Amino acid sequence: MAGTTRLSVRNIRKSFGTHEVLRGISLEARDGDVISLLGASGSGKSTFLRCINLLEIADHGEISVDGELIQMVERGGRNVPANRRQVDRIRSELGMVFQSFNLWSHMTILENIIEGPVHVLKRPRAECIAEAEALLEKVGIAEKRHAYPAHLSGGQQQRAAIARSLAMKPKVMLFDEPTSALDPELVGEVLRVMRALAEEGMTMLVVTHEMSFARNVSNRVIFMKSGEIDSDGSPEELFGQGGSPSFRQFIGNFGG
Ligand SMILES: Nc1ncnc2c1ncn2[C@@H]1O[C@H](COP(=O)(O)OP(=O)(O)OP(=O)(O)O)[C@@H](O)[C@H]1O
Repeated sequence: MAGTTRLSVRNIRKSFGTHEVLRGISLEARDGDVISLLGASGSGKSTFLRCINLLEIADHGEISVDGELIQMVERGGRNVPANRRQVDRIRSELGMVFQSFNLWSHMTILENIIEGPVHVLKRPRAECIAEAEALLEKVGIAEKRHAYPAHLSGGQQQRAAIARSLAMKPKVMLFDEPTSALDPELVGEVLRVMRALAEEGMTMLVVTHEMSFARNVSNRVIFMKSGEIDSDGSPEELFGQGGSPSFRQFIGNFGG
């Protein structure tokens, strides 16, 4: 899909001790791209997402969000972000949705959603509430606005977590196995919300084991193996006859 480059990652490397988990990953996401990241457990998918939004700091490589390069410096032999303010700003431009929802349990759903816009972006509270209510409507849980997370099902909590990320008006949404913690009957409601976002043109990078999402919603599929990109292409290519033998074996395990 032609368009502005929203996310550019060049040659990311990351080790934990002597274990090199990411071995030179590069990726470019253009406006509206929906990229599914697949791979066996331990192949480095979560670490890759965490490096993009700076929850982990890559040892090498470059990351740019919407054309802005994240500045790094070397300190004590380690790569560290040069500018804390830039990190905070870039993080707010990258929405992150985790497997485990990560809502604040002591706040209502509405409070969870307005927290970032009011306290981080310093926007007027009334405006943020109006937007939050529209987002709750969009993800189908408007009636839960005054409930606490513990009173919602897993699927509802994940939809609230998506609304919370969207409230920051991110340029790219990163999803880390958003349906893996859900009972099977709740997976569909979260995938429907993600599909609607994709159809609206949100740029998304999605670590998932949901082959139907990878096949039918994403426009690009990346298969990671041992910290490297093994196969990269459109779902038609990869789920057709393309993709490496490792990819074919991987999807075979999922009945793909
Ligand atoms: N903070 C850490 N310290 C040490 N090792 C880590 C750390 N985080 C991840 N690892 C290791 O890095 C490797 C890749 O982990 P990662 O979670 O990125 O894989 P993944 O592909 O997302 O796997 P899964 O599908 O199981 O979530 C694993 O061997 C893991 O044990």
